[in-house]
This record gives sequence, C-alpha cells and structure tokens, in this order.
Amino acid sequence: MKLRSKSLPILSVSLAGMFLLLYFVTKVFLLDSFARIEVREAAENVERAVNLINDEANNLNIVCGDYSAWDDVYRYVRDGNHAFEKSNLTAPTFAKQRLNLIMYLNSAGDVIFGKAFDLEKGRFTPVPAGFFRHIAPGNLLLSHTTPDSTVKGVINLPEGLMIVASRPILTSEYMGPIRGTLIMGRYLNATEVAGLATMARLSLCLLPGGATSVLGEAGVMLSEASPRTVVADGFRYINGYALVKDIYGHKAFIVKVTDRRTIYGRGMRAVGYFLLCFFGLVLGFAAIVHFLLKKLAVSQQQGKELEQRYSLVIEGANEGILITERTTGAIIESNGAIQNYLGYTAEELIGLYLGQLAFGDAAITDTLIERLLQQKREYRLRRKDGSALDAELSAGLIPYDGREALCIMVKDIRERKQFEETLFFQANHDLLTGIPNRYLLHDRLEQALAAARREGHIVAVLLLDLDNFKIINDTYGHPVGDQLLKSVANRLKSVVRSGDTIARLGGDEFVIILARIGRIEDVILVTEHLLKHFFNPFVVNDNEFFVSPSIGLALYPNDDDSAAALLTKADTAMYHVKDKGRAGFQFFTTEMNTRVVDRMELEVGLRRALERGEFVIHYQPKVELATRRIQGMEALLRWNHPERGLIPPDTFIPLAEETGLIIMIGEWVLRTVCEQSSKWQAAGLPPMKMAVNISARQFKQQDLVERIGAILAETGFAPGLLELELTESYLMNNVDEAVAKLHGLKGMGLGLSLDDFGTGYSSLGYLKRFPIDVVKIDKSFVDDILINPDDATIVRTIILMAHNLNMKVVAEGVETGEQLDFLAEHGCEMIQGYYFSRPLPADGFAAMVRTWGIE
Ligand SMILES: Nc1nc2c(ncn2[C@@H]2O[C@@H]3COP(=O)(O)O[C@H]4[C@@H](O)[C@H](n5cnc6c(=O)[nH]c(N)nc65)O[C@@H]4COP(=O)(O)O[C@H]3[C@H]2O)c(=O)[nH]1
Repeated sequence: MKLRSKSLPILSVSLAGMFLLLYFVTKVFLLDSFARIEVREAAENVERAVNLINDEANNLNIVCGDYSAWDDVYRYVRDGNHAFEKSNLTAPTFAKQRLNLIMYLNSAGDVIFGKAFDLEKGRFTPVPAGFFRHIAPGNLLLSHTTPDSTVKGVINLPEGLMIVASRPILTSEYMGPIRGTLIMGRYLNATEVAGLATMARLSLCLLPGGATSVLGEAGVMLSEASPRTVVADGFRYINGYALVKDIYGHKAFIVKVTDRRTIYGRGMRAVGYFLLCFFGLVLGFAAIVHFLLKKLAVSQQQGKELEQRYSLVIEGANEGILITERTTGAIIESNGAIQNYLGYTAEELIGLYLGQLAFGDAAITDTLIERLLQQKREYRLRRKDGSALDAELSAGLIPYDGREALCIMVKDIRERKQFEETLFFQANHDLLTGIPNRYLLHDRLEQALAAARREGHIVAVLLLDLDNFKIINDTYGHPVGDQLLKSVANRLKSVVRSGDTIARLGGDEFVIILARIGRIEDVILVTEHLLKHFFNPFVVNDNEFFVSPSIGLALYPNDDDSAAALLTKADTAMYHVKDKGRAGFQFFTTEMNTRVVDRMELEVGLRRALERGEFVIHYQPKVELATRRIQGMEALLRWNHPERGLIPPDTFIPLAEETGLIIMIGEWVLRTVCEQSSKWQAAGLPPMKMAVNISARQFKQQDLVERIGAILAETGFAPGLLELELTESYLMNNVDEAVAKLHGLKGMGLGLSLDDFGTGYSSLGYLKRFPIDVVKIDKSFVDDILINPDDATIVRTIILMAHNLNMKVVAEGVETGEQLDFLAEHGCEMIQGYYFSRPLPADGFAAMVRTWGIE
C-alpha cells in the first residue's frame, strides 16, 4: 500500500481515537463535575421543599397553640358555650388562618366542635369521613398527657393529604388539667403546593407515598433508609425526591422537585462547542497532513524517477563521471566508464582524493577543483597500475544528499592526444632520424638562451656537417645514405647530455645545442669528444664508412645573443673548417680559436712534458708559529716549458685533470718528492714533513691507497713524514667512500690535511667524520684578515672549530707580519706564505733550511 493511501485509515483511526479520548476526558473531568454540582443543588432544593412543608406544619402548630391555651376555650370545652363558638370559630377565622379543619374534643374524646371549611368556596363542609379514624380513642392526635405535648405533621386522608397540628386544651397560662384536644388541619392540596412552590421558586409536586414503583430508578433508590435521592431526567431536567412520613411514621407522600439542567446543559454545550471546534481543527489538520503527504508522495515518486533517470544517465554515459566532495575532492561516486579508464573498482575509488588521481601540480586538490570549476582542462590522470591517462576534465556543482558536491566529467582524450603528439612530432622532428628538426631546434635554442640570460650560462651552438657524405650517397644510393644519417644521429645522441639538443637541419647538416655551460673549456671538451666518436666507422649494410665531421661553433653571449645569428655564425665557422681541409672544429671568433689552439698545444705539450722531464717541484716551508721553525713543506708542481718558461700549476692542472694526465703526473710528483726527501736526508738535512696535493681525479682512483703504498715502499719514504693535501669539494661528493679511503690512508700512517678550508661546503657534520689532522685556512681569507671583519671572524671560527675537533691549523698565503700577529694571537699553529718564503726549487729550499736551522 502506498504511503498516501495508508495514511488515510491511520489518520482516521487515530483521529477517532483522539476524539473519543477527548470526549471521555471531558466527560469524566468536566461534565461529571457539572453533574455533581447539579445533584447537590437538586438535593438542596428538595430539602428546601420538605422544610417548607415542615414550616407549614410548624406554623399550624403555633396557631393551634394559640387557640388551645386560652381560658375561653378552656371554659367552652367544659360548658359548651356557644357564644364562644359564634364569635371565634367562624368562617373568617378559617379563611384568615387558611384552615380546612378545626376540631375541639373534650377529655373523653367527644367532639365539642368539629367543622371543615372549603377555602376556595368559602363555606363550611362536613368533616371528611376519613378523618374520624384519626380521632378514635387512643389515637396519637389525642394522646396529650402533658401541657407542652404537641403533635404535628401530615396525615393521609382519602380526601387528600392534610397538615395537622394537635395541642392539649389549657388555660391561657398553659395550666391544666388538660380539658381536651384541639386539632387543626390544612389540606396539602394542589393550591397549597402551588403556593409553596411559588414562594420557594421551585417546580414542586407531591406524589403519593406508594408511588415508588412507578418512579423507576428514583423509586428504587428511595427507601426509608435513604429518603432522599436525585435522578436526572434526560439531559434537560433533574429531579430531587424526598420521602416524607406522616405523623405515625408511615410513608405519606413523595416530594418531587424538578430543576432544569442549566449547568449541565451549559457544560454540555461548552464541551460540544469545544469538541466541535476541536473536531474542525483536527479535520483541518488532517486535511493539511493529507495534502502534505500527497505532495510528499508525489515528490518522492518524482525523486525516485529522477534518481532512476540519473543512475541510468550516469551509468550509461560514455564519459567518465566522478562525484566528489566540494571542498576536499574526496570521491563519493563514480560510473563504470571512469572505473574502466582508471582500472579501479567503484569501491576502491570511494574515498580517494582527486589529487591522488592526477599527476604533477594537479595533485594539489583545491587548486585543481577551482581550476576545473572555471573551465575544462586537460590533465594526466594516474591509473591504478601507475600508467597515465590523458583526460579532459570539466566540472560543475550539483546538489547531493543535501549538500553541494562536484560532478566531474572525464573524457578520455588519449587518441586525440596521440594524434596531436604525432602531429606535433611530425611537425617538429626529422622523419628520417626522429631527432628535432629546424623548427623545434629554434624553439629549443630560444629556451636555452632565455635560461642562459637568466642564469648567466654559456650556450654553444655546434653546426656539424658530414664530410664527403654526398659521395657516399651518390655511390651507395639514398637508402644507404639515409641509414648512415640515422646512425650518425644515434651516435651524436649517445655523446651529449640529456639536456642538450641534437637537430637535423636537412641533408647532412646537424646542429647540437649545448646548454648550461659554465666554462668555454667544457665546450672544447665536448666537441673533442664528439670528434673522437667519429674515429670509429659507421656500419651500414655490412659496409664500414668512415665519416668525419666539420663542426662550426658559435657561443652565447660571446658571439651573439639571438638564435638566428648564432646559427649563421656557427655555419660560417663550419665553412672555415671545410676550407681548412675538413675534419675538425672551429669557433666563430678568433679569440676562441686561439684559446682552442692554445689548449690543444698545451695538451700536446702536457702529454710530452713528463717524457721530456719538463716538470719541476718547488717547495714552500711551513713554519711553526710558537717556535718560528720550519716544521715541513708543501710540494708545488711547476712546468718548465721550453718556450713559455715556468708555467704555474693553475694553468695546466685543470687540463691535466680533464685529460686524465694528472694520474701519471701525480704519481711522478709523489715519487719525486719521496726521492728528494731521501736525498736531503742523505745530504744531512733532518727528516721533514712533506705535503703533497692530491687532485680529485687522483683521489677517485679505486686503488689510490695501494698506489701510494707502492710508491712509499718503492722509495723507502717513511709514511709518517708524508702528508696528503685534499680539498673538501671532492671529499663531499661521496662521503662514505671518501671516509673509507681516508681511513685507508690514515691506516698507512699518512698525515691528512684539508686544503682551501672554508671555500667549499665546510659541513661540520661531515668534517667530524673525516680523520683529518690539519686544516689549511685558504689564502683568500688570510688576504683580508685585517680589513674585512667577516674574514677575521671566519678565520677565528675555523681555528676554534679545528681545535675543538683536535685538528691543527695551517694558514696559507701569509704575506705580512700583521697577518701573522693576528693568526698567532688566535692560536693558529703554523704559517705558510711569502712572509717566510716563496716556493723554492729543491736546492734553494735545502739552502734555506740550512741557514734557518731545523729542530
Ligand atoms: N700570492 C701568494 N701565493 C702564495 C703564498 N704562499 C703560498 N702561495 C701559493 O698558494 C698556493 C698554495 O697551494 P695550494 O693551495 O695547494 O694550491 C695549489 C694546488 O692546488 C695546485 N697544485 C700545485 N702543485 C700541485 C700538484 O703537485 N698536484 C696537484 N694535484 N695540484 C697541485 O696548484 C695550486 C696553486 O699552486 P701554486 O701556484 O704553486 O700556488 C701555491 C703557492 O705558491 C703567498 O704568501 N702569496
């Protein structure tokens, strides 16, 4: 049964129940109390009526008293004086006293005077025959024995009810002896009753004493034991009954007082109106409830239909649909399409946040929601298996379970994206080799230049043209030529960093963009590297082809700052290479080319320097501040170039590092200083600590410890005299490995010092882990120690920190006495610098030691 049809009987039954309950309550508590008031009033009225009749009897008794105690009467009863009779017992006496009967009897019971009187007709009538029964000898009416004796009440005569009073006849002084009895009577007839009723304002009537059987309920209730009763006569009247006895104690008559049920009637009406109003209200209420229920049922039905339609639409939609919380983006509902797209079940999706489904910056859910609400957007969604799904998302707000939710439409745009990507790729890439074409090259070059402008980097544009490619193409055919170009592209890709770009301009022309370059030397390095990769042949269809490239280079910012200009200049440089006989590279500017030539010459020279014995070592003393004595020295390499003279290490050490020559050079230095030290000792100089610089590339060697150990063993140099100077920069690269290596060296008995301290990371945490003996304060701090408070603070801090870590401090580059005083004042142990001595050749150093004196 539907709610609305169910509601009607339920409503009716409950209303009827309520109505009955209300009726019962009003009846019990209201109407019954009205009825009780009425019963009380009716009882009082009937009592009043009885009292009235009694009052009548009393009055009659008083009158009777007046006429019985009277000397004239006293004599009249004895003498039979008719004069008394004529003057006092006349018709007016009867009428005035409203008496129907006067009877004088003497002591023997003889009637002296006995007359009845019709008050309505105003004439005497015979004494009613029935009365004589009451004056028979011994009757109550005649039984006065004392002067104050009196009998009053009602007697039932066949002629009707009569109020009677009987008094003994006495003198006027109420003295006896009693000469007889005076009886007075007054009918209690309809006229009398009407008079009483009018006087008492009661609706009064008298019923025969034996009428109880016809009185119904009242008759049952009336008895001698319960002589009063009140019975309602329908809703309009209420009757009070009183059973009145005659002078003998027998039932004489019943007094019935009828009252209108005014209170009850009003109560009834009030309750009626109330119930009517209530009923009306309830009916109205019921009608409203019914109407509302009807509306509710209709809207429920509509809601259901809407829900069904909504479910059908959502489930049947080809596009994915997600319903999420408005603020958090937590998923509440999803459809089959989105579950398929993402590989989640409906249950798994519930509770996931939108941000968890999106890659990249979209992961910030609130931004994502606000963006979506503004316009449809493309996002890369994360599928359950981690793969990506390109989708177009649009969103709108919908009401959902009484709150605002987000409805997100998800359109799978993988095909479109792929198509776009293919189009983009085709438009921007060289179809043969798959590398960027001219258009993308321009774009990338612009980006690289923009970044370089911001960050102050160098960008190198390399234009590479294959030498003699045309001949190969013409000889072996285009397919082979194409294969060769592909192989060249692949090889180029393997050489450059991932951030660099390789593009094909067309034909056999390639462009390489080297972005984020710090030093021009790096450009040279990469270019050399590239050239080297062309030393090996390309294999196409089992044929080996040796192809050399001609590379023209242009640099931002040195040569120009626009993409087009740089390309043109690189092209020009490339033609210079071709002109010079191909297979090589050339910078656009002469200055760059000079640097390249210099570098190449230096490299060639460096390779030969070892063989030709052009390296020499100078030694710079380290002096202990407390004693002002030489405690040791630092070995510093110089290249004695046949044409350029003595070249400082800063010029060639980086090149030696890049080319890897430093390994051989470093070992030569180590061996040489050990041998030199042995020679000095043999020549009588005391054993002195020898500090040797170890470069990054040297330190990186896996077998560094073994190699040094071998040299020490070979030269017989005491490990305790050798100190290696290391720099923070490369120790920090791989801290764990560095710590292990340092412990290996330390284990051999070598001393370790940290060079250029303060210029690098100077991480205290790591420093603690390194087993370092000495910290060398970099010259750059010492230089300004007296003029720059920051530098002074740094130096003080380094000294304090080193001492706290149980390390000694050597200050480098001390040139003045003031610098020395400052360092001495702050507890620096050792000094190295021009103040004491420049680095000297071995002989010079030995001579200095001899003149200085050594402990
Ligand atoms: N202006 C001035 N300079 C002073 C003063 N006292 C010392 N110097 C210079 O400061 C440099 C100290 O050496 P370094 O910090 O290890 O710095 C060294 C070291 O890093 C590297 N180096 C030198 N020899 C070798 C070597 O045999 N192997 C390796 N790997 N590197 C070396 O070359 C750097 C430069 O060496 P040098 O040119 O010999 O320059 C030396 C030295 O001549 C001074 O009072 N005033």
